[in-house]
Amino acid sequence: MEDGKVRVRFAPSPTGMLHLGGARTALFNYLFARYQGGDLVLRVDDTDRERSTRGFEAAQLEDLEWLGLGFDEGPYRQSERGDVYDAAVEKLAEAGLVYRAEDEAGRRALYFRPREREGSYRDALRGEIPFSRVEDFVLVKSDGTPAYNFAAVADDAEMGITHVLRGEEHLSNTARQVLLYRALGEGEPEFLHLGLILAPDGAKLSKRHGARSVAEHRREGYLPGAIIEHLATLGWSHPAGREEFDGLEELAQEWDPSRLGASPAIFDPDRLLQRNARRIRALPAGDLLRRLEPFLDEPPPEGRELLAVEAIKEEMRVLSDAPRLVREITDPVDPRTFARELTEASVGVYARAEEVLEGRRIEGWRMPAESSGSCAPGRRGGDEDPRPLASPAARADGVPQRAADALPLRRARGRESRERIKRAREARLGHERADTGHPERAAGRGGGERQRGPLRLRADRVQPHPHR
Ligand SMILES: Nc1ncnc2c1ncn2[C@@H]1O[C@H](COP(=O)(O)OP(=O)(O)OP(=O)(O)O)[C@@H](O)[C@H]1O
Repeated sequence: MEDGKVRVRFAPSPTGMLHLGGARTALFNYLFARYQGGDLVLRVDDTDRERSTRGFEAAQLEDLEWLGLGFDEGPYRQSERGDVYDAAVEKLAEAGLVYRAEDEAGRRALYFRPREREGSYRDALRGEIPFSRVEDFVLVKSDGTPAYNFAAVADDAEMGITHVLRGEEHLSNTARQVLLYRALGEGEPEFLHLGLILAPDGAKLSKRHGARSVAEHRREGYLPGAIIEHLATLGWSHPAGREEFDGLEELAQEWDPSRLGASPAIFDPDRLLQRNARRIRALPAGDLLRRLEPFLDEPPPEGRELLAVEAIKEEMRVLSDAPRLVREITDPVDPRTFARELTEASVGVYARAEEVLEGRRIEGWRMPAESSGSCAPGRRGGDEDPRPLASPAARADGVPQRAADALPLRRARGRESRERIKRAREARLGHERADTGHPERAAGRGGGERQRGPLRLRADRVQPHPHR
């Protein structure tokens, strides 16, 4: 232990999965250590023999690692530090401050009798906290395990912890703990009791109350960066109001403990979801594809993986949305879907789609040339001659031959309709020319046309062309 070096610890109990409240405490300890150029120690507070398991411990460590919250020392386990507690009991016994008595269940336990029963301690976020009427309390339980307050103090003192950052539910424990520090002749660390993170219903996020775990978020396809960024904003604020950071590294550069707050913060799952969606959208397609691999039940279309990722990225909020979205763009297109989405204003767009998709195969939808002589590709007119929509001719299976046939719209027939389509197309093409400044591309005559707007996704949804 280096003299004068800041040392903080994160001390979870392995009695359940790591949830976002615990993770936020781990994050702030991590950031505090980074800010001070100090060390973060990980200590597993597993004195509760009945509820602690190695499985929960391993899962919590895995989640911390996934979040990128590395530690400098540990993990230490309280269950393996009996010598430290024995030495502390001895010291208190020499001072005449311990005695054996029956606990509430009638079993023999070791008690601490504090020298003083009132006083105060300083909390860096809350100022001086007075306490009074502290009663004798258990140091070592009847089964030989150290009680929480005693183990925490003996460990923090032995580990040279200089700052204790933890949730404010520990405020009442801290009064007992400072009496122990004083009785042991140890200097007290500086305390920072962080405001709690509450569920939307106002209850403390806690393992006992079934808070959603970090692992569940991971399985659902949240990005660790989104969780870190979100947790950072709960109980801390950036001087310039920033709420988005490139990653833990950038956050650590910007973080400063003077902006920590003592008020509770409500965890809003929707905001986390939005953040996640935004970060997914910002990922380069290759990176996103790699992250999606564990979530996909079948690979995206071969050779078009990145295209597929680009096509679904906008609609993805969590990575586990991917299989459904990939299916949506690769499954055969049901023309009824087109029909449902089309409105009267789409008539011009539809006519344009017909041109673009001509010659390509869409499963479940025959091109007009195959279904009706009236719209043979050979008859395709130029820009000035959009074809009228074909007459409604339902197939035997009830699926209309053309999506437009299912339109709940006035049929686009007759001169008036043709004129309307023509005007709509001209307006759109003119708009496109103005946009691109490239008449050929704008008119859709360029080689591998890439359509914009609503058509783009449709064109992507087409099965790969056999001649490509
Ligand atoms: N909702 C929360 N808000 C802020 N900090 C929290 C929250 N829940 C836990 N912490 C902090 O995280 C650290 C680890 O907590 P711990 O492992 O005891 O989780 P817990 O959910 O409080 O457990 P339990 O449900 O058993 O009470 C402690 O410092 C604790 O103060």
